[in-house]
Amino acid sequence: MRRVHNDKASVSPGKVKGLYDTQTPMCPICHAVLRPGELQEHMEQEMERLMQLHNSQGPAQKECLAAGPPKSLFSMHIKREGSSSASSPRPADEAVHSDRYQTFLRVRANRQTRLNVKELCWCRCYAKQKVKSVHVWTDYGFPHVSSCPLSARIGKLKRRKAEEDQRDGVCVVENGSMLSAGREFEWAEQRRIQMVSVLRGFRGLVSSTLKEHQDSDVDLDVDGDDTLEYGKAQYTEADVIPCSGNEPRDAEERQALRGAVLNGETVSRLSPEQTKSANSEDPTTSNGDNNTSTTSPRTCKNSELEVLSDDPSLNTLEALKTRIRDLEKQFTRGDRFKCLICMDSYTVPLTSIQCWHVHCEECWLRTLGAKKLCPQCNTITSPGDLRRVEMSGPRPVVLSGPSGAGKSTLLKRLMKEYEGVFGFSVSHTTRNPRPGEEDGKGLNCLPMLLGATLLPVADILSSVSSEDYHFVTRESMQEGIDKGEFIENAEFSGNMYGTSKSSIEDVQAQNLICILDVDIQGVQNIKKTDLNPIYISIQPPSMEILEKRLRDRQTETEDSLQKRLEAARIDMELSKEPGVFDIVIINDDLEGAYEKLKSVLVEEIQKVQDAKK
Ligand SMILES: Nc1ncnc2c1ncn2[C@@H]1O[C@H](COP(=O)(O)OP(=O)(O)OP(=O)(O)O)[C@@H](O)[C@H]1O
Ligand SMILES: Nc1nc2c(ncn2[C@@H]2O[C@H](COP(=O)(O)O)[C@@H](O)[C@H]2O)c(=O)[nH]1
Repeated sequence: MRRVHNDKASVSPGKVKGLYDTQTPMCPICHAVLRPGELQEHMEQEMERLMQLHNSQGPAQKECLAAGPPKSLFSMHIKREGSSSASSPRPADEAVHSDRYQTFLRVRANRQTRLNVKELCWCRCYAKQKVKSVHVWTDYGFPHVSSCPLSARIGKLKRRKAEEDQRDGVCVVENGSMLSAGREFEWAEQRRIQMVSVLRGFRGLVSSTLKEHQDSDVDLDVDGDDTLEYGKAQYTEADVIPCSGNEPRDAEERQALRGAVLNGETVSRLSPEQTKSANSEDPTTSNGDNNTSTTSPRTCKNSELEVLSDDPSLNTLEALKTRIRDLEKQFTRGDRFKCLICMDSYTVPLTSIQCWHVHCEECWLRTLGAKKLCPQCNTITSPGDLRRVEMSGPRPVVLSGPSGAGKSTLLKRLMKEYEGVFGFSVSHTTRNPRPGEEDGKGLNCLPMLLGATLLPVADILSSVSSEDYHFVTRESMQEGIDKGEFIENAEFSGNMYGTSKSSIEDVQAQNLICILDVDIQGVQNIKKTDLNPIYISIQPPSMEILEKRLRDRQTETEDSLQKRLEAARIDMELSKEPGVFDIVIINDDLEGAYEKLKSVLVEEIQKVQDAKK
């Protein structure tokens, strides 16, 4: 054994990197630089030394070693190096094995360099505490690892047998070169084990999906089939928004904005569109690109998701549940979270099962179009890792159908029966107000009206029209559209109509079911957004009955009536297309139509009512 470098204490990470750079085969245990033919023999000696140490260890450590040497990078290496323990490799084999070993070293060194990490928790978040000495861990694993809820999933080591012996503690080979820490725990109804191996010379933790004992029943799920734990993948490469590469960029402003948000300020000087596109080309970290951040570097330990994990007994699921409850409370209070990437409110928040950071759908998909990394922590992320986050607020409802089909008639009944459950998204229109219609007054004002008057409810209901709008001029409406303030807009019967983002947010901030009354163009446009509503079409029994109802309502001129009937024909055709609506209700008998409408909404109604308890 020729030890060129054996002064372990003096091996700095920089030096180790230097050694890798030269591609010299090196023992990962003692860092001796070896000639290719020496590897097998050297490794056997290391093994022997390990076993000797085992005999001089206490019972806990012995148990760890009893099932044979852990199959760490180290043991994998041994397996590769020697085809048989009895005979030495032939010279030709030696060259091959040496090549493989060098490849292994290169890959490992590259990985380490890529991650730019000295202390890397196996959950891939940066351990907060700098590791001074490996000996401080002999008590119970690593402080960060044991308290980090994210670490619960990353190892992906699943035990099949519940009766598998508990190895709740640390297996340490002092004096020797390798430490491993194992802790078994229950998570998501699965028994799991955390394992971390430490190779001296790295002065830190090496993230390793460590396959445990050779003959144990442990499955190593390296391919990351997360279906069992997190359900089927919801996104694929096809969903990724390709990076256009020529959008305006302003890294400094972006960084400053992110910094502001991270520090609790929510002011955005860019429009959502600007920020979305500005961020899309550079999905580097919001926690700073490690070196460039003006804010203190964020780790997953001090990110929002981690705050809950002070109590190590909280498992990941509980921590996440608590987090969601907190978010819901804040959501109900009205102070909604902003997506760190676009600085806009979340509509469809997605989380990655790799790092659990949450961004809106578009931001994730844009980011992954540029780099397959989480924009917040740089964890490698593929579209298949993304999952929708149910904020468990009620889903909005889009009510559509020809003018005169009976949408507002049904809505009024619904809001009367379920007071405080629904909120109407007040649209903008350029049409003139009808008699009795007031500007900006929607049905969501009903509770205020009830509180402020002694009139019977029925009288108030008849005085409140669900069709009240923000009545605006074409110019101001167009200006709002140009600024990106509308989620959808359409031209109907010679007038502009549109749903502003804030009209939906106002209702959702109160945790009410947001109702949107839009024409078929509105439906088509909303389908392009990430609002994810329930789509309901109210249809008249026939064109003749529709015409009669519209005439009887006495709100239209002959000209506008004809326009509406023309639009109704198109609407009735399109509503028959499969997949456009979740349900089509024929409003023949009002009672029957109302019961159907209620039955579709019962789940969402329940959500709101439960939240009020
Ligand atoms: N099932 C029904 N049977 C008879 N008349 C009905 C029925 N449903 C609604 N109506 C009447 O039809 C007319 C149109 O209804 P409503 O105003 O609710 O339609 P709408 O779909 O909201 O129209 P718009 O889109 O133009 O606002 C009203 O006068 C209403 O009283
Ligand atoms: N696309 C949108 N359509 C809307 C919106 N608000 C109402 N409407 C639809 O317009 C017609 C006519 O309404 P009316 O009040 O003039 O009778 C009707 O079909 C509504 O559903 C909107 O914001 N966007």
